[in-house]
Amino acid sequence: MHFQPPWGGAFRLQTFVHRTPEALPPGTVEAIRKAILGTPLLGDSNLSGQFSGTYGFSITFRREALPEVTALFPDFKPYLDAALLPDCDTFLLNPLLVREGRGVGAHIDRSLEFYGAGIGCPVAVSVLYVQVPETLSGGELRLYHRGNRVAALKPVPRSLVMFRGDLTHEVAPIDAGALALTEARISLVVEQYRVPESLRAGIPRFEVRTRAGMAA
Ligand SMILES: O=C(O)CCC(=O)C(=O)O
Ligand SMILES: [Fe+2]
Repeated sequence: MHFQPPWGGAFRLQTFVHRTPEALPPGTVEAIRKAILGTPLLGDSNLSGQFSGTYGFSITFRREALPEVTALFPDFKPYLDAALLPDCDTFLLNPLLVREGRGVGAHIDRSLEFYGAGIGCPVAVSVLYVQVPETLSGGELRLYHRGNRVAALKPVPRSLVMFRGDLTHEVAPIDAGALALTEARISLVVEQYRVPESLRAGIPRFEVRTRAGMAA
């Protein structure tokens, strides 16, 4: 499956978000879930303060390093094949695990600013919902444009959401239904960037980062 975002290269259309239900087969998503829960890279989130109390790790990679990513996580390949936009050259992949009592505060994804100011926000952000407990209450993804809420999406297992990278967004706190880490709301997020040549030097080809530091 190749997904073209409906807003194309320039942000002409007022389309903020696109959702594909059942984007990947159940077995594929189950394999992704097991890979995330099984990796020793999983730990307290290394992302910004809004992510405190959540779990994950991140992989920064340039498109040329995609084989390294899929060598480390072969189960992620069908997702990356489906989600990566042909126009983008640099990506930040992060599993996100959120448990009861937690959410993610309002933010714009700018994770590549870690490597240098001026890189700014991604073109688009893709989110695959890998695990959503049936009893989950809360945890919706809310998107804002210029202070106005433009979408509030309940996480649906196996759905793929793609939204414009300049949108502020938050994950509403989970009120009930994800006590253990193995029962968490799990999403696999890819920030997709087009980085100008002049800013590329500081960005690694491939780098795994955890809260503890650089892992590869
Ligand atoms: O899981 C979601 O719905 C969105 C996660 C998110 O905003 C992020 O990882 O930056
Ligand atoms: Fe985000």
